[in-house]
Amino acid sequence: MKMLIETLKSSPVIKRGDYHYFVHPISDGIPLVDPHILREVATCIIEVCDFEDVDKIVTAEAMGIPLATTLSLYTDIPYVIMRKRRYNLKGEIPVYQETGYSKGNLYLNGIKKGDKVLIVDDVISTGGTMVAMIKALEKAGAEIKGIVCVIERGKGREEVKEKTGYDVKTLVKVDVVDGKVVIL
Ligand SMILES: O=P(O)(O)OC[C@H]1O[C@H](OP(=O)(O)OP(=O)(O)O)[C@H](O)[C@@H]1O
Ligand code: HPA
Repeated sequence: MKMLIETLKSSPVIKRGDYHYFVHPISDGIPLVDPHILREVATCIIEVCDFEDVDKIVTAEAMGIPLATTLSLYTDIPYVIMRKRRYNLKGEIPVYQETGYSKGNLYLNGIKKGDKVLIVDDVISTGGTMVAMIKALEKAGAEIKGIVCVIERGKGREEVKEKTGYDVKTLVKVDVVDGKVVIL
C-alpha cells in the first residue's frame, strides 16, 4: 500500500460546505491516475476479499467505477454500477444517498434475487452511501458476500455495522487534520 499511503499524505484538501474533502486519484480521478496505484489497490483488495463465491461486483457512481472495472478484469467477475440517475428499467430500485457534503438518489439495476455480490467503493466516510447500497441490494434479494472500501475516514464503518450488521473491510484509515491528510 506504499503508493496509496504516500500519495494520500500529499493530497490537497478542499472545503465542500463544512466538509474538509481530500482530493486523490483513487477517490477523484485527479490530478492523474497512475496505473501502478490502481494495480496496487486492486491487488490488495483481491488479497483481503474472498471472490470465490461472488457472481457480481457492485459499486456506486462515480469513483467506484475504475475500481470495479479493474477488479472485474482481474477476476473475470462482471460488475454493475449503482447510477445517480434513473433509467426506469423494470425492477429498478431507487435509494436515497446522503454523504457528508451531498444528497441524492442511487438507482440499482441488474441484480436479481439470490445474486452473490461483493460491494466495492473508493471511500467510506459517513457511511451514508454504503448503507444506501446495502438497503438497495437487500431489497433486490442479493446475498452480500463482502464489502470493501479503499479509504476509510470518520465513523462510517461503525455506522454501517450498527445500521446493517455488515462488516466493511478497508485498506487504509485517514483523518483530515488542519487541512492535511493524516494516516491513522
Ligand atoms: O461514506 P459517505 O459519506 O457516503 O462517503 C463516501 C462516498 O462519497 C463519495 O461519493 P460521491 O457521492 O461524492 O460521488 P463521486 O464518486 O462521484 O465522488 C465516495 O465515492 C463514496 O461513494
Ligand atoms: O474527503 C473525501 N475525498 C474524496 N472522496 C470522499 N468521499 C467521501 N469523503 C471524501
